[in-house]
Amino acid sequence: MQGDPSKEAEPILSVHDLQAHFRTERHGVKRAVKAVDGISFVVGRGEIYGLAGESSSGKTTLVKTIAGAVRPPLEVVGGRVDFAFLPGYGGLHCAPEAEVARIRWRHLSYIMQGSMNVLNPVRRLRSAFVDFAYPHIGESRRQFEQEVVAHLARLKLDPSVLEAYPHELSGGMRQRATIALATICRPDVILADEPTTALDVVVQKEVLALISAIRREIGSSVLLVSHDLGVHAHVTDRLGIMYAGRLIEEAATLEIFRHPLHPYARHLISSLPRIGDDVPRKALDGTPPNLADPPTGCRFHPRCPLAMEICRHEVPAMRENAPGHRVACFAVNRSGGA
Ligand SMILES: Nc1ncnc2c1ncn2[C@@H]1O[C@H](COP(=O)(O)OP(=O)(O)OP(=O)(O)O)[C@@H](O)[C@H]1O
Repeated sequence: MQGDPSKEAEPILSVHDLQAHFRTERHGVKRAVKAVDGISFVVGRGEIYGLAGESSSGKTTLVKTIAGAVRPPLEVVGGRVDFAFLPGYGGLHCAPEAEVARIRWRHLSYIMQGSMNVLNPVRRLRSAFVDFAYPHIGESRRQFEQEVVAHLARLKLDPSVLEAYPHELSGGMRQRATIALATICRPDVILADEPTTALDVVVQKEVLALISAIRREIGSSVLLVSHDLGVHAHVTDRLGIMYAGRLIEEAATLEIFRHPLHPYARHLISSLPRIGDDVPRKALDGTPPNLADPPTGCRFHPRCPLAMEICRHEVPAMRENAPGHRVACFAVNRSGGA
């Protein structure tokens, strides 16, 4: 590895106290959906960091904000996002357009939910590669074409896919093509939002193996969003669990599977099906909160078996309970995580 070792140890992405709300108005009544509310974490170089949490916990909004895809009614109301390759702006949403164009695909790529969102349905795949990647590669068109074909082969795609329209490919092939597009410029960071959700189990495994291989080969860091803990168990190094717009626990993925601390994380892990174990799983009481009017204090307190008086009034901070294991829970942090 080349370069300044202190720089290599710096995180590639740091998110600090990020708050992104949807501000809406209906019949003259204004409301703010607090989809991302005070989230802080870092992603190291070459690391695959997972984000888990149930539907509507704010995962997609967090990734969109990090990607700079902030359009009304979404607004960043506080905090910052720092990339090692984009110092000083506090996030892509604050950077000038020229900087954003310089960074997209080359330093940062974003695999959105549903591969059709990136691929233009009325243009052949070749156009997508030329439009997105060619300006960054800085080679002759012929060399560029050769590089694209070699990269497709790495992802087990035949060069003929370049002549195809997106709807002519299977879901798995489309997702591979999207990953090829997102990785051809060897970006420092890949944001992947539910990259396997619409795929069958076999293709899902292939796509996850691909993401691991890409990380190994080109050294990219990956922020991978999935509601499916099985996906995280397969590929992520560290895992952050979100609940109602906040990060409530973070640790090495294996550590969370073995020793979940937050009552919500414990519930998620204990609900996972295990072969041969037919003990009925207990559902969590209550429903996820309305993020336009979330509970005061800890947002999980109305459903929490350990809730205490303080949980109703004060927001628990993320604290390191054991080395590398952070959790936001008064009950757990007071008892030392037992
Ligand atoms: N355009 C919008 N206007 C208002 N509220 C929105 C909008 N988009 C999302 N939300 C709300 O923001 C909250 C977080 O949604 P988000 O899609 O980020 O969650 P998620 O964890 O990614 O869920 P899923 O896994 O279902 O995509 C939800 O309460 C959702 O209803």
